[in-house]
Amino acid sequence: MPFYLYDTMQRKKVEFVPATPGHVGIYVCGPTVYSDAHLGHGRAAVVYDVLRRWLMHEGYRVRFVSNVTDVGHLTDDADEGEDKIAKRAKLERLEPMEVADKYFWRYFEDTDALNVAKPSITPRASGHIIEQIELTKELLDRGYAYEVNGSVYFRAAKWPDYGKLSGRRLEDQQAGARVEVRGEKEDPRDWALWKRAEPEHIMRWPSPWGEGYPGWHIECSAMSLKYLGEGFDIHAGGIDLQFPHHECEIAQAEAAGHAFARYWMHHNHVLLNGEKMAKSTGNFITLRELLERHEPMVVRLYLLQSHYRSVLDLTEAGLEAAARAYFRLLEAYRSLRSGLERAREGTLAALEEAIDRLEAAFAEAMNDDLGTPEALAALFSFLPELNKALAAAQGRASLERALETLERLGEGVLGLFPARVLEARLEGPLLEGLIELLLEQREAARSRRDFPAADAIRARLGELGVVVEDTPHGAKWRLAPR
Ligand SMILES: Nc1ncnc2c1ncn2[C@@H]1O[C@H](COP(=O)(O)OP(=O)(O)OP(=O)(O)O)[C@@H](O)[C@H]1O
Ligand SMILES: [Zn+2]
Repeated sequence: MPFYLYDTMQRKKVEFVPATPGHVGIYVCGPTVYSDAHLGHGRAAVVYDVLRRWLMHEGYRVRFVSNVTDVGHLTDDADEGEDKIAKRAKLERLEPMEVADKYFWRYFEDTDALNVAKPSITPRASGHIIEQIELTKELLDRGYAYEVNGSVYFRAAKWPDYGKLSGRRLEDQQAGARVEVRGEKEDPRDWALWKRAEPEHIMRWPSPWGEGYPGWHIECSAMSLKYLGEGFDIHAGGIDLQFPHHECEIAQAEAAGHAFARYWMHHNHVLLNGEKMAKSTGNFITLRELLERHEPMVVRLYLLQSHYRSVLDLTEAGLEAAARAYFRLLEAYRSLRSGLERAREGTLAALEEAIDRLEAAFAEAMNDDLGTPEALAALFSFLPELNKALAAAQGRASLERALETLERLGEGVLGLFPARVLEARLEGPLLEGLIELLLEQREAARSRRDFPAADAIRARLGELGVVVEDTPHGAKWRLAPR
């Protein structure tokens, strides 16, 4: 079944056809690691994780590249201001690279909690200075860039296609362009490919133009081309990155003679109190704060219940509804796993039909520009038929097929049932509590002199690997060596 996605460049849904049959290359603009990730970053991570999983489900081999910006992202997008990471480093009294590493690992802890698979490659801007210098040189050679006082700028007016992704024309941008502080650009719309490092600037590298550091946009052109090659398949990121970041990425790659991304995907914003959730404005809630109050899979389900191209206004009521929905799903999955054994052999026609309907509706939804809300709706509509079969304890073969389908779609594609979710609930405190409860029951049996019952409990626990010992202070238990 063909996969359709909304391509920002063509401004419509189009059939996705990979450059190389059977393979897909995806590049996603990742976080600038100077503070903890918020729910907006969580949405980006989960949405493209599901894109990747769906394409894998459809039989593609996917190379998923998502960068981490650890240098060059200035507080002011117009090439002025401090480096976001260096600014934070002063605040936390750390080396800039300590800040970057700290929030790099914390980002992956948070996305791990959301069951987001690690990228195939996670390039860091500071690890690709040479590639960024090379691309800058190519642009200088072709006359698309110029050097002033140790900084190199892209000559925006020379690239006629600038604005083709976002639909903004250069003339419109001129009105909005800021007055240059340093005033060394030929045109205020030009942007930095390389910046001269002032004496106090810590993150600096040697270059043909003196000591400096790369501009923010150039890292993504250089790293996506390096790992995915010319004319790679999908480039993705938040809608805020369309302009100027992605326009600049395209101009830098294409002006240097490299075919760039063939499809552009942009997810819409998570809002808080009606405004974009953003670190720089302080209007955000971190994933860490959110995950203290809500289970990670509830947050994941909540994110997938809205389509990635619509805004998502965070509400507590929405999260609570997602929690109720999630536990309905999880409970169906759990009872299916444990109820299979009890079911009589054979198939159930009604359940088989319900599975066929689920498969068809799920695929149709996902192939229509990653319709996760509809795909989830298909899963939920499947539950009544499943629960009926479980209650009747019939049709084991059909129930096995139901389990395989639920695991493949619910966990494999949507990532909602990682093994640890059930383990966390069924192990640890619950199991220890149950052992204690059994020892109390054994004590009660002994005190009414029902020794066969007491011995039976001890023997059953022994079979399960729990050794019961009677001591002067009562019964104790320990784990038997396996
Ligand atoms: N509120 C949001 N909703 C959805 N995606 C977001 C949101 N904020 C950021 N993103 C996306 O997360 C990725 C990383 O962005 P970045 O690290 O620049 O975060 P940011 O919070 O926008 O930073 P800042 O607030 O300083 O602008 C980008 O793809 C960006 O589009
Ligand atoms: Zn980028």
